[in-house]
Amino acid sequence: MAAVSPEQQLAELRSTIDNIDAALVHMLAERFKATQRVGRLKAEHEMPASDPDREARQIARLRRLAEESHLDPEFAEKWFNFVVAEVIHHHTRIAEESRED
Ligand SMILES: O=C(O)C(=O)C[C@]1(C(=O)O)C=C[C@@H](O)C=C1
Repeated sequence: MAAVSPEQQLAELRSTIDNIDAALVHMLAERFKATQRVGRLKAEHEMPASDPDREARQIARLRRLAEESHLDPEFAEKWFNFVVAEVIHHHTRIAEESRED
């Protein structure tokens, strides 16, 4: 049986990466749909855009999960902070728009 060529191995690995990247985009889209609803709820009830206690709890949880999954916990925390910064930006914009109405 002929050995699988490096090009074929690379193509197969890239096909797996393609599926994972697609799943990540879909999951992020769902997460942002949920956080947009949180943003509207917070704006309606004049709640602060950010919740540092919630973030700290979630970071501790995600770091634990990352360690269990052999993912660098620093990377997990950086990823979370990157996403949350964007969410807070959205929340702030929603609150500003609701005050203008
Ligand atoms: O849970 C909230 O209160 C949110 O607004 C969502 C979220 C998040 O994206 O996880 C974003 C901002 C807060 O500081 C905490 C968490």
